[in-house]
Amino acid sequence: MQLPESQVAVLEAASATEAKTIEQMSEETGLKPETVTGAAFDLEDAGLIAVSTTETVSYDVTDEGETYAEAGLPEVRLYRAALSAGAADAPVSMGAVIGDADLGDAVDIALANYARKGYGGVDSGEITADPALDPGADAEAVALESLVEADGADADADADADDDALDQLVRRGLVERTERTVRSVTLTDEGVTALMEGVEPAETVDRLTPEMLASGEWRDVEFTAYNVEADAPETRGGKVHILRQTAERVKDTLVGMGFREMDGPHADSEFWINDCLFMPQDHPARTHWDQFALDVPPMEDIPDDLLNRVRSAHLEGVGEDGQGYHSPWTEEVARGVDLRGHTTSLSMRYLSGHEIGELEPPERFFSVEKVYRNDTLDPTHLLEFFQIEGWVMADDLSVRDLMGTFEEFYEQFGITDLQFKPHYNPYTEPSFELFGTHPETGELIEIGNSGMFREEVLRPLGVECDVMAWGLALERLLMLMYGFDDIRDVHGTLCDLDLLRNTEVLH
Ligand SMILES: N[C@@H](Cc1ccccc1)C(=O)O
Repeated sequence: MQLPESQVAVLEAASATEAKTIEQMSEETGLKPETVTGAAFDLEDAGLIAVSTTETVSYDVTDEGETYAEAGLPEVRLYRAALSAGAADAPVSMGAVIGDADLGDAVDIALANYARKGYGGVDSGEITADPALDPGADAEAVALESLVEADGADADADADADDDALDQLVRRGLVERTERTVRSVTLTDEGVTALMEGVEPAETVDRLTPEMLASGEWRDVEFTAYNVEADAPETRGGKVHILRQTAERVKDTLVGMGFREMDGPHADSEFWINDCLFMPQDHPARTHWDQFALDVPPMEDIPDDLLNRVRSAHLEGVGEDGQGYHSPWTEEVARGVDLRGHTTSLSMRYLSGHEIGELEPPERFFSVEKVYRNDTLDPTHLLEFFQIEGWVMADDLSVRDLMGTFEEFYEQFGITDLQFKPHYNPYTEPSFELFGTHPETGELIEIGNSGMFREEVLRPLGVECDVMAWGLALERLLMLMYGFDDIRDVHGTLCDLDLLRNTEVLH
């Protein structure tokens, strides 16, 4: 029987009694693994060998993991230090314990895992320790140690470790998990017979060379057939992140609806973020997002006349029978700088004429930009997210215009079941929250907040007509479009790369 050279080599190296991996075969034949794989599939098609597949998982300790394997996990060190400081009996001061544990820059890591594992608690600078735990039996430390010991020696040792502990180690970046598909080949009875009857290399040519073309030899040779089903090494190019792609699509959509883009500082004064929005300086709403305050000099660049009009709106209200808040308002607070908790700061800048001069109705503006809030992390909240801000300035706008705009916008993304719920914002009246249905769970998800700006906001800015406005969450839009149920899968450092790689982008 005549076969291409690589197939002859693979057939001869294969055994009827012992399954050999592609890697082994590659070593024995001196052929590249992908050549062996290709030949093996052809031989399998011809019934001469059998190919079997097994999935293997292996774990490798990262550099950070090695460091902790040697010095101990930060939280375990903290626990030992807390125990010896007497924290099992009564709360003791954090400062000393952290010093004793010699945590270097791993303090945050130590604290987060300390609480997670129930070693104890930390409250107003004091630490407690649960005396019932054994620092020597920390499941993650044990798993890490056994991986370090097994390193290179015996891959099966991985299988002994506690699965949850391994998952945690992977999450923490202390261990890397690699899944591989291993193929092995065995000779079939037909293969054995063929070998006994004798196989020899067919004189086929697997590539066309310039020389063959020049000499005309290509006319006479027989080419090896391509196996288009053979596995090829997987290559993954970089691509634009799905969140970014969706942001671009949102921008295109809004531009298509006649909007222009706004742009402005991430760190902005309370004035633009809150005061212009008629948020009283002593109102809880002011801190309801727990904005990140920055320790930087006060913002100078605020127009005096605008500052005075906003102050007076707060103190006296606007119009004939206007009512102010009758609560303190100081320039010092107004000039303080925060990371913006919403991009409505940009809307204020543009509506006031501060950015591109005074505007005449009708006007439409938007931004798709990052905002920052000191929220508690959970499946729908992060410390930062992208807000789709927008507003329309025109005479005689109604709530119907607002809803119609949302319907038109979300329809472009396949979302047609919007629901509106009356809401309260200090700066809009009426106000509405928007909801959509999660495609997988059927749950109603809040996707945005909106309303018609109040007179107390518009008059000081010098706007005489109506303005309807909104802030929508880009990540929530993504959740509805793609069915993601955890925002951390698509945003931030914990994002699930496989999920991102395998998500087909919708257009
Ligand atoms: N600033 C609001 C959104 C909003 C913008 C403009 C008008 C009304 C609401 C938020 O972040 O939730």
